[in-house]
Amino acid sequence: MTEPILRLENLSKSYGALTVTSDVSLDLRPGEVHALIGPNGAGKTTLVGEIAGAVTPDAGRILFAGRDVTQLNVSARARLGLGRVFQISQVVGSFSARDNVRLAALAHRGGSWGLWRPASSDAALTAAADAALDRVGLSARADVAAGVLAHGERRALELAMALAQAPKVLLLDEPMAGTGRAEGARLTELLLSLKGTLPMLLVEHDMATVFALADRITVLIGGAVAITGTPEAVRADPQVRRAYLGEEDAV
Ligand SMILES: Nc1ncnc2c1ncn2[C@@H]1O[C@H](COP(=O)(O)OP(=O)(O)OP(=O)(O)O)[C@@H](O)[C@H]1O
Repeated sequence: MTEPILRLENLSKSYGALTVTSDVSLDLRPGEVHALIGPNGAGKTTLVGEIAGAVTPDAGRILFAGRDVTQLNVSARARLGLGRVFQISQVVGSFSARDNVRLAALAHRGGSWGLWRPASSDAALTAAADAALDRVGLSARADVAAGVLAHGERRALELAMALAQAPKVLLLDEPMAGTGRAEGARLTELLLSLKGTLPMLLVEHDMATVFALADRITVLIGGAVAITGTPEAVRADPQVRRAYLGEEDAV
C-alpha cells in the first residue's frame, strides 16, 4: 500500500482531568479525502490543532511526508506543506482577492509585509495567485475587494490562499460553517473538483458534504477513535449510529 502522507500515532491530550484526545492513530493517504466527524466536544478541533502544531499533544507522534513533525511549530509545519484552511482567516478586506492570494504566496516564500511593495509587481507571484484563483473559480472576481465578496466566495478565496502556498495536505476545519444551502453546495462542488489533486483531512458537521467527499471517515467519540472506515462501513456501524449518526436525520 502507498505510504500515508500524514500519520498520527497514539496521540493523547488532556486538559486537567478531561481527556480530549485519547490514543488516536489515523492516517491520510495520497489523494484521499479523510473526514473526521463526531458529536460536539468529541475533540475534532483539538486534534486538527495538534496536527497543525497549535496544540501540543501530551503523548504520541505526528509524521508528515515521512518526517516526525511533533516538535515543530505551526509555521514550520506550514512551510513543509501542512496547510490549515478556514479557521484562522488572514484575509485583508480592503485588498483585492488577487492581492490577498499574492500576499499568501509571498508569505510562503518567506516574504513579509515589508517586502509587499516590490512584490506587488512580481510576475511570478501574480501568476501563482491567478492560477490559485482559477482553481477555485474566482478568476472573474480577482480585482474585487475581499471585504465585499459573498461569504461563499470568501471561503473560496481562503482556499485559494492556501493553494498558493503549495500545500501537500489541506486541513479543512468546518468549511461549511456559516454557509447557506446554495453556497454550501457550491463549496462542496469546489472541494470535489480539487479531490484527487491533493489529500484533505476534512472536519465537518454537514453529513451531506462528508458523504459526498470522503473516501474514508474516522468517527471520534469522547476523544477516541470509534471507527475508521469507508462511508458505507461507518454508516452501517451500530455503535456509531447509536452514539452519533442516529442524531442526524440527513444520514
Ligand atoms: N484549551 C482548552 N482548555 C480546556 N478544555 C478545552 C480546551 N480546548 C478544548 N477543550 C475541551 O475539549 C473538548 C473537545 O473540544 P473540541 O473543540 O476539540 O471538540 P470538537 O469535536 O471540535 O467540538 P465541536 O464539534 O463542538 O467543534 C471540549 O470539552 C472542550 O471544552
